Amino acid sequence: MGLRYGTGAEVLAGLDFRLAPGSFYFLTGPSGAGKTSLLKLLYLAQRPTRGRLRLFGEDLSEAPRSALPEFRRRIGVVFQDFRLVRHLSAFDNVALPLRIAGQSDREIEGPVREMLAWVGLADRASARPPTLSGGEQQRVAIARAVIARPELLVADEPTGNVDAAMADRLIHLFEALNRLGTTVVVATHDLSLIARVPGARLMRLENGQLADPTGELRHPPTNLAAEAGR
Ligand SMILES: Nc1ncnc2c1ncn2[C@@H]1O[C@H](COP(=O)(O)OP(=O)(O)OP(=O)(O)O)[C@@H](O)[C@H]1O
Repeated sequence: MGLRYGTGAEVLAGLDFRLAPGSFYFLTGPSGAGKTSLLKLLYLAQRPTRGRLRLFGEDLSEAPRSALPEFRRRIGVVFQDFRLVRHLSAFDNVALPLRIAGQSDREIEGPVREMLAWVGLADRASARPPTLSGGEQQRVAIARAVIARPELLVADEPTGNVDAAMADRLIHLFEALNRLGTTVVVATHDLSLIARVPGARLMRLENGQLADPTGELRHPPTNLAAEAGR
């Protein structure tokens, strides 16, 4: 599978991998290696320009555009730039996926309050994104991505704007979701984050290719503490 933007060179080339359902992956690699681009393929914002992408058992490489929203609803995304809805409160941003799923205000209230409390924003529920700090916006974005228990969670540097203690809490949230069956893919440069999830698998991108000379990444190493300590 490959991806190019416009007429440029391929930014991702020769990708051939399979995510094991229910697994927890970290995606690492130097800046510009193509991590965000790979995540965009996974959350269906880009189609591969070469090869095939199967998700949820369907070949989505050539699926009509109109078919994609239904699949996107099964994916939680934490964007690098958060993409919160500016005119909605933190509460309403987090509630959005539940509203889209058809839940009533009464059903939504408790879970959204609980989620905001978990990410340390109980007292910021009515604040709008432009009045929140970068770290607070990032936590709203994470709460929104996980609240509806998606089948796939894709997160781009989700702890880039928070301190170590909060990063710990957030990674616990991802692990809890993963235990409920969600496949998790987290792109990060933060090796200490990687070391906190001993059962996670590692994918490393270098120059647009998964660094996979031996095929190891299709069956990635599970001992990340050792990887992170290198
Ligand atoms: N929309 C775009 N149009 C053209 N080129 C792009 C576009 N998005 C990314 N690229 C290029 O693709 C390559 C990979 O970028 P990408 O953002 O996927 O890397 P990354 O590994 O996520 O980097 P970082 O860690 O800095 O976020 C880069 O050379 C970048 O300039």
